[in-house]
Amino acid sequence: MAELANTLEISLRLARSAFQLHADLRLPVQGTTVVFGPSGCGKSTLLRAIAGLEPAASGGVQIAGELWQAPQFRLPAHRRAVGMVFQHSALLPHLNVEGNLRYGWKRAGASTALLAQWIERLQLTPLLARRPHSLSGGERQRVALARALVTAPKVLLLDEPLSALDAQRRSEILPFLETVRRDAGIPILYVTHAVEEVARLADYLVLMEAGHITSAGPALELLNRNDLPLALRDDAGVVLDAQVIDRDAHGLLALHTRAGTLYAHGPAHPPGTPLRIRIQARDVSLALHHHDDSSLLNLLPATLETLDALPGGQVQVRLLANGTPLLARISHRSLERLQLQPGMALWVQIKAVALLV
Ligand SMILES: Nc1ncnc2c1ncn2[C@@H]1O[C@H](COP(=O)(O)OP(=O)(O)OP(=O)(O)O)[C@@H](O)[C@H]1O
Repeated sequence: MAELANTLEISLRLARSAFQLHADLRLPVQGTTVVFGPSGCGKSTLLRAIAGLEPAASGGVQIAGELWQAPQFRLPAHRRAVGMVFQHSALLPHLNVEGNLRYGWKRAGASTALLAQWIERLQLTPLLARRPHSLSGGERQRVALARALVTAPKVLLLDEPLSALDAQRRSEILPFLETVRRDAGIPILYVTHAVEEVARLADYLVLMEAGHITSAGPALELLNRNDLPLALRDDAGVVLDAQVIDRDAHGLLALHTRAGTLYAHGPAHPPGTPLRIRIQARDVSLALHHHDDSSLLNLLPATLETLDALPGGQVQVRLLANGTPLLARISHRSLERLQLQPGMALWVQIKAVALLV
């Protein structure tokens, strides 16, 4: 029983004319699970079925030890303590922001402290008197997040909450999602198409295709696997845990990673701060020898593991740097020129290291 209190147990089936959902999942209650997959694979349907919004979905749903659905039992949607945020969140137009937040909060009978906490954490005080039509897309999504969280949900379901926003607005709201991830204390299921959001927010990752779960596991493990569709995308890369060593006068951070010391530009963080970094395969090039005359700061010794041909004359190279996987994308021509073979010792040159958290 103790184990069930720490997991989400989901086993759902749903048949539509040209689509079948077949999802068996055991997810950790801690942290954010990102659900990722091509359009139409059933991500929204899965979230809706967990919320009880798909009457035809059969099976079982158990959230942290609380039974919401079983073969002979079905808790109606309005009795499931779910917070939901969609791509376009419909706020009540005749109420101001405060009215919108109080509406759901009051019905849920949650504490005043919870309402105040989320207003503060999502920095909504300056918006409380505003009507939804006067808010920007990003502000509206922040209000929608708070509205969901002040109902004291047992699980937060986020269905592409950033996809209607432009890049600038997305980067403004991502830190708030990190606050939610850190402070909400409830499991979050997050549907997105954006690898950037996966790399930045996911603790656990579920990959779906045609209604089925194809892989599920810790995000860093799955993001770094070479045999999953993620590795074939243009923005393929690896995500590494890093720790700040120090920062020089020019804003260059030295980072300790299992692959070796890496450098990236970023804001000041005290030494020891844990960060996540992402290295895209297209930012990684390979050399047979160590060159001191290069402007590149990030040079690591590595061993070539595998070579995979990609469409368009490119090759994806999987390497291990001190036992840590890295990906490089090079041209077929470079492969031939350097006569690359599995097992070779190489130098990995990294053009850009992106800080994610
Ligand atoms: N109300 C509905 N009635 C009938 N079929 C539907 C309905 N909603 C979705 N579908 C179909 O069910 C399948 C799964 O849809 P779903 O919206 O869950 O996919 P998705 O992975 O969330 O897609 P996207 O990334 O485009 O939002 C698709 O084939 C879709 O066309």
